[in-house]
Amino acid sequence: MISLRHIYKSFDTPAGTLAAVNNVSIEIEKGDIYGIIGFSGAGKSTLLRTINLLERPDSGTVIVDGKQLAELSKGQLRQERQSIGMIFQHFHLLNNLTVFDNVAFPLKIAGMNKAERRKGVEECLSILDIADKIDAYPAKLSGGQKQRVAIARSIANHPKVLLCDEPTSSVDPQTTGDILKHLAHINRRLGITIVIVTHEMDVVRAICNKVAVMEHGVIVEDFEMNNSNYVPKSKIASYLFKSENFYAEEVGGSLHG
Ligand SMILES: Nc1ncnc2c1ncn2[C@@H]1O[C@H](COP(=O)(O)OP(=O)(O)OP(=O)(O)O)[C@@H](O)[C@H]1O
Repeated sequence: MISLRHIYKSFDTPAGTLAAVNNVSIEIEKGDIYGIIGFSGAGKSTLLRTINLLERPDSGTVIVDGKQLAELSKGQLRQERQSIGMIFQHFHLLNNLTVFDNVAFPLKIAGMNKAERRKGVEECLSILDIADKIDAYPAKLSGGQKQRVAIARSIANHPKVLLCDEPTSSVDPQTTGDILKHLAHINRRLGITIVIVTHEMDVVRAICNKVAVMEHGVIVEDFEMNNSNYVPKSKIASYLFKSENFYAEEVGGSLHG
C-alpha cells in the first residue's frame, strides 16, 4: 500500500545541513497499523509527512497505492491526497467553524453538494460516536472529543490511508484508550491502513502489528509485534517488548497478535 524507497530529507540549520531522514526504505501493507517509534528528534514526523508529500523528500520514491506521488501533477496530487487522511497531536480543527463545518470542509473541497455533505458528515460523526456534538464549536469540546472530530474529518473522503502524528499525546490515558478503540475500529471495519508516529509504548502494544524504530534519521530495526521470538536490538524496542498492554481491553485484546 505504501512504499518508501531510499527517502532522504535534510534541513538547513544554523549548525549546517541536518539529515532528518537518511536513506529510509519501508513497506507498509494494506490493513497494517504501522508504528514508527524513536526518541525525540529521530525524524519520525518528517518521515510520516513524506507519505503525503507534506514534506517533499530531497531524493527517494514515495509510492502510495501504486502511484508515485512526486510524478503527479498538482491537480492529481490534490486528488490523491484525498485518499490519505491525517491527524495531529493538537487536532488542527478550525475553531471558528462548528463540528459540522469542520468535517464538511474536505467534502466541500472534493466538490460534494450540500445534501451529500450532510450525509457524509453525519455518517463519520456517528462512526466516531460524536454525532451529538454536530453543532458545537471546538472550544466547547474536550481533547478526546476534538480528536474524534479530527478523525471523523480525516475519514470523510473515505481515505485508504490514515497518517497519525502523535494522536494521543495531548490526552489522558483513559481518553487515549478511547481514541485507540476508534482507530482500531476504522482499521478493521473500514479497511483503512494506519501509520502512527508515537513515543507511547502502550499505544504501540495496543494497536500496531508492525513497528519501525528510528534513530538519527535511519531505521535501525523493524519487526512484527506478534513475533514472540524476535530479539530487539534497540533500547526502545527492548522496552516495548517488556511491559504489559495497558490499553488491551479498550481495543478488544491484541489487535493483530
Ligand atoms: N522544518 C524544519 N527545519 C529545520 N529542522 C527541522 C525541521 N523539521 C524538523 N527538523 C529537525 O529534524 C529532526 C527530526 O525532526 P522530527 O520532528 O522529524 O523528529 P521526531 O522524531 O518526530 O521528533 P519529536 O518526537 O520530537 O517530534 C530534528 O532535529 C528537528 O529539529
